[in-house]
Amino acid sequence: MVVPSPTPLSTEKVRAVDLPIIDLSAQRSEVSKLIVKACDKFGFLKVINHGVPNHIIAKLEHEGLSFFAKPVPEKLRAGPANPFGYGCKTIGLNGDMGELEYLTLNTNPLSIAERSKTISDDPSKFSSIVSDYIEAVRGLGCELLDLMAEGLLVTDTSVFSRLIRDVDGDSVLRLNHYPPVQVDCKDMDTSHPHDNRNKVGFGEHSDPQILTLLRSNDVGGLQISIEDGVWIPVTPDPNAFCVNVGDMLQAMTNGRFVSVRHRALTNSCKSRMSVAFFGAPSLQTRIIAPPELVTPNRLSLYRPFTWAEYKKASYSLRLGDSRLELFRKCIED
Ligand SMILES: C=C1C[C@]23C[C@@]1(O)CC[C@H]2[C@@]12CC[C@H](O)[C@@](C)(C(=O)O1)[C@H]2[C@@H]3C(=O)O
Ligand SMILES: O=C(O)CCC(=O)C(=O)O
Ligand SMILES: [Fe+2]
Repeated sequence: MVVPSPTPLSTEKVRAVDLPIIDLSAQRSEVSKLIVKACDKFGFLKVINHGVPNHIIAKLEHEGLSFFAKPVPEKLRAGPANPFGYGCKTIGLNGDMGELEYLTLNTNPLSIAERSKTISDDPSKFSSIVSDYIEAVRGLGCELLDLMAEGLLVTDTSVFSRLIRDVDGDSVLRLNHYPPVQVDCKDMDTSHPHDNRNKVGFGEHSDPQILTLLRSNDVGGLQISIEDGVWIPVTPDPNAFCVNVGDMLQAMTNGRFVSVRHRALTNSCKSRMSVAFFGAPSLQTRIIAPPELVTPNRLSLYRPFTWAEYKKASYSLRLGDSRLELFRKCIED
């Protein structure tokens, strides 16, 4: 069944909240405490002075914009997204739709080299720009995961980062392009002070992986939800990376960090492009919380499972489904 892209409900609340912005050049022990605090409270943070070189970001953005500016038949050569490649409006394999087009890439170098042939007229240049970006952002992701482990007082401080550093890792890079969408006046609720005059570009979901690092141009659209029906807009900041906890990190922290639900709205006059790196482990990795995070006061919440099992479950479900619930232990266990 194909579900039309929804317009945000007028009953939804939008709340302005100062989301944490963490300066990674500050003192390490302070930074790790702030990161843990942000993950405890929001499952989301922004980082600045992150060390990913601007030229690496700029080159990838240029490639992304050039690709999305191509005529449709050329873009379709890089599709369909099953799940990797170019996709337009359909999200996943189970009927979800959104007001966007995207390019999803597996981060394996061979896979990138192969895909690049259908994406760019200069595949080796495209491939090298994408690989440089992935290496830099993966490095930032590992650093953040080490800081989380330190802040959580886990003895093995590489317990999370080693999962996304693994050469056989299953990380994904995704470029999302949200063209401007004019909203019909009849859809608007002008009586509401925070009426969302925008359409849903990418519907509400949590990210299945360990950690997501996302950047966008200076057009807003990303919103997070830490309370049902209340949306917190994330102010765009091209100098920052938005970082969110994924389902696997929720499981590995035994539910202490929550994989935050989020969505992206379109803008009625400006086009938005976001680039997301989803750090994931290798398929056979078993997802188990380190011993420090399982205590008599916080019993083990999830049964052991592999990333392959979780990924299979994710792809069989709808975008907005709460998949991690399927892996919760029964009370009697
Ligand atoms: C509907 C779906 C799209 C998605 C796979 C899924 O079945 C459920 C999770 C979705 C998601 C969200 C985060 C990332 O954008 C993504 C690439 C991922 O790994 O999980 C997408 C999947 C997708 O678009 O293929
Ligand atoms: O474009 C955005 O800001 C969010 C995209 C997103 O959530 C995703 O690609 O999973
Ligand atoms: Fe997401």
